[in-house]
Amino acid sequence: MAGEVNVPKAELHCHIEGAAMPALVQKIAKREGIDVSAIIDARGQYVWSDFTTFLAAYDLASSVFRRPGDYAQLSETYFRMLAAEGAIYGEIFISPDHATAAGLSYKAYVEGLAAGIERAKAETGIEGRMIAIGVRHFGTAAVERVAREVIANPHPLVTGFGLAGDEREGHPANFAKAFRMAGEAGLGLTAHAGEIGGPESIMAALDFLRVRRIGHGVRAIENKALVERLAEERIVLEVCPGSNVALGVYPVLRFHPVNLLRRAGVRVTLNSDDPPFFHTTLGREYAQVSRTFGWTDEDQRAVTRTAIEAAFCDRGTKERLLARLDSARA
Ligand SMILES: Nc1ncnc2[nH]cnc12
Ligand SMILES: [Zn+2]
Repeated sequence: MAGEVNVPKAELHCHIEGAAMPALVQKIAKREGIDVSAIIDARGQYVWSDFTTFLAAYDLASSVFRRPGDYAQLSETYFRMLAAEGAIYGEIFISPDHATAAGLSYKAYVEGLAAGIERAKAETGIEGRMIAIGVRHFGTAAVERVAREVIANPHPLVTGFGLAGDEREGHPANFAKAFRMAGEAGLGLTAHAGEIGGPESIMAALDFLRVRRIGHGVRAIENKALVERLAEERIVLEVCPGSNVALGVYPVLRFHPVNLLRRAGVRVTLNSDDPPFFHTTLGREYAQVSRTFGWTDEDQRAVTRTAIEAAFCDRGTKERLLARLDSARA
């Protein structure tokens, strides 16, 4: 049956602060004396109404995490939950700007998150990596600052660099230098594009940032030549269908282009983005997409294989993950 726990899964696109359950945010906010009633309602659910208010809610939720132990709890909880849904690998986006704003150093932030990832791995076997993101609407200087910080403080679990935030602000050319520095330092590169912006935003990310992975990228479907380019260049899309529907990019899942992109030969992966904000989980993404488009367990395994092949981790880890994927079929 579609969406079974026993189909091994892998995730490339989840913002760790965006994975915080509202109850955890409320608990830590209380300790810190921060009012989060504007973003969490009486039923304990996040409230927002569009992309702008979603980003503001995500910013406020992120701001409550102030101690390395908070971040360790956050990542451990998330990776344990992923593993319980059958995931064998996960990459989380981490946001050094949000940690700095909350008064934490980059090193303490990363060490906290890494401790949680290691604890979840020891309990469940799940592998985790981190991708440090610059926030597009914080501007060029802020994004370059993140790149420099990551390069100056290497950590074995921080293996990628990315760009998130408001796609309507700042042409990718503004971030070319940050991506060049990160790429030269050996980090894997990915950028959000084609989520809110159209095909031209994806083309600019490919041309100026030299990424081989795109966060979302689904609006490529509006340009046939771009779809062909993505397929030909073997670009991997970190597709987050539930997020796109929640944010109104598509009205319902059956109008989402993930199946058309896949049939056109584009390499797609499935991801949860900011799960509790969008009432989703990685398992739900696999299950709902499979049910809607008739994907078999084999189709789902192929998606997991794509994610592992495109993962920002070393060859040995990939081989072990692929062996786990294959052995789970037996
Ligand atoms: N879906 C999303 N798009 C852009 N930036 C984000 N930051 C957190 N979630 C995001
Ligand atoms: Zn995202």
